[in-house]
Amino acid sequence: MRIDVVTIFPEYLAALDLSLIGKARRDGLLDLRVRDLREHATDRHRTVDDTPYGGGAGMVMKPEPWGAALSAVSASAAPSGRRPLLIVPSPAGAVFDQAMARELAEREHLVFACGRYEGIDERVLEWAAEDFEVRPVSLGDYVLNGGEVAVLAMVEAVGRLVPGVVGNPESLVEESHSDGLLEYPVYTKPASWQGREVPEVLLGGNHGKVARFRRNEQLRRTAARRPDLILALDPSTLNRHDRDT
Ligand SMILES: N#Cc1c(-c2ccc3ccn(Cc4ccncc4)c3c2)n[nH]c1N
Repeated sequence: MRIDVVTIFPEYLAALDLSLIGKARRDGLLDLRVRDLREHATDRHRTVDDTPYGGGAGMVMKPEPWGAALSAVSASAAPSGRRPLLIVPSPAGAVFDQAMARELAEREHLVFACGRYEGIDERVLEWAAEDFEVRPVSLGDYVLNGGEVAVLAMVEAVGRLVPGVVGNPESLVEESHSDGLLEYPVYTKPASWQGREVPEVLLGGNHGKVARFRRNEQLRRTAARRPDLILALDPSTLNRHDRDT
């Protein structure tokens, strides 16, 4: 998978050199390219923003540098196949979730446009639709100062689903949101800590009982913390485990 990120703060994305995503880049599983928008500004001061038409507070990102930056991405993209998917982080976007992460992990080429200030001139998104599939995406219903934090989260959530990035793909199966429920609690040694014991069932080695305990914990936690997920569940999910063991 190729990923391009365009930003005025390239150093913000340095965290993507670390850990699993960093290793995936070094192993050639992820071709991640971070581009500085200011390198595509044409004036001496490398200006990327200006005052908003119609007035109002703050500044808006100018269209010209974005046009030049995205044209450079498009020109270097693989000529064949689907148009790259241009993700534009925005408080006005569709909310990112695990289902979208799974969808994006299937794509060959993702491009992320990190806005700042009050956002990117809207004509950029309209113009980009010629060469990209354009999708405004929100990390959640709260306000950030720019798109970089959202891109860090999305690249990690998507990148870890790319085959080979996570050592043991089994670990992707039973995590939160993989089956619509929150994950079960986890424990490790010592069996007793601060007078608190690991649930006895986990020490016994009966795999069927362990599986039922974990399923019940998933349902209990989800009902307590995210009742909205329970309402959205496929009914078969609620009964699935009872049949399996
Ligand atoms: N994804 C995502 C986001 C953002 C976000 C993303 C890109 C930009 C670019 C500029 N801003 C600042 C701003 C602009 C307009 N209204 C409010 C704040 C951004 C915020 N905020 N909250 C999220 N969940």
